Amino acid sequence: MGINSRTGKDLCVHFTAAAVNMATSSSHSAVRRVAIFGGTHGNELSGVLLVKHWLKHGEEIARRSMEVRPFITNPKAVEKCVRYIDTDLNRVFDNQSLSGDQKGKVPYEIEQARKINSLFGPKGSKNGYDVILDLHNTTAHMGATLILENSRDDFTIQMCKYIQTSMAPESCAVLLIEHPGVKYATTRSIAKHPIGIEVGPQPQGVVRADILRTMKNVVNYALDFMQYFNEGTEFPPCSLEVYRVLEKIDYPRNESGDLGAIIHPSLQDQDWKPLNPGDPMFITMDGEVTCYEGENTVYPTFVNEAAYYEKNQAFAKTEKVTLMAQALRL
Ligand SMILES: CC(=O)N[C@@H](CC(=O)O)C(=O)O
Ligand SMILES: [Zn+2]
Repeated sequence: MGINSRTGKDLCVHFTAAAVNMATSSSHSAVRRVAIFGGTHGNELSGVLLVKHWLKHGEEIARRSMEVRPFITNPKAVEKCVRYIDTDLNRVFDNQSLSGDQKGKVPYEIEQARKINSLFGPKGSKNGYDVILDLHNTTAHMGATLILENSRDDFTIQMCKYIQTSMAPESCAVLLIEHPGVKYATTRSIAKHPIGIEVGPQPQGVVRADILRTMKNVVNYALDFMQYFNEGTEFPPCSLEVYRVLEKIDYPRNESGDLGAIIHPSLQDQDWKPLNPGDPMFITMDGEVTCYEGENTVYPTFVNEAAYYEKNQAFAKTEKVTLMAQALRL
């Protein structure tokens, strides 16, 4: 069964406070320090290879007006080609983990998070890096994706718009993870303007040239944007269509927590495509289908991401939302 009409419409439109007076422009200070993080997850190899390459060939990412620093954030996980050693580095940049009052043996990633926070933060202070681009790969069919944490940050919205426009006709989706129930304390969150760069599909422990090239292009467009901004280029007011996370959906599971069903073939690889009421989501080994019973069309993403089986997430539901940013200049 399943209607599968693939005719989703936008659920609603949110405007940030910045949209109230589009005539004014916001003035920001120059971007001085930018970090490019790779290996936050040691088995996501496009970012690992690019950052290792740029550590030797810094000239490829150098821009006149700012410092650009490539950095491997989880070297032990990179060495073992695993997501993490003790705990997920991209979940432990909360104030409690960073503050250092944890008793007993400290997990490797917590130690590492504190080190990273002192080098590129501290989180929430004015001494933190201006921008951190954190490179990730997904096993899901998401293409190039920018992950945005704050819907009111005009600078980052303008940067996403610039990257999206430059990437065309290749698509570049923007995922907003601001939702209080779903938000997590990312490595990049210690910067004033954090951006995740997520590119897939790429299996864990594998590097694909097409995916690596896409990631490299996104990074270069991000750096170009910051260089133009520092040179005084004015960016006009803009709107940005984003997919805002609503909730995580787990696989059906049996009493012992094992998988009771898997992603249905008609949802597999359909990231960002509308999922309408009645559309299939899961199928059991006996062929029994579970359909989506919500009232509104949603847009699934991270569909069948390998790293999320342990996080009880089969995919994330998102809605389409339009953000607005004021004109931007130095
Ligand atoms: C597949 C993967 O690792 N995704 C990232 C997304 C992000 O950086 O926000 C994570 O779960 O940390
Ligand atoms: Zn990752």
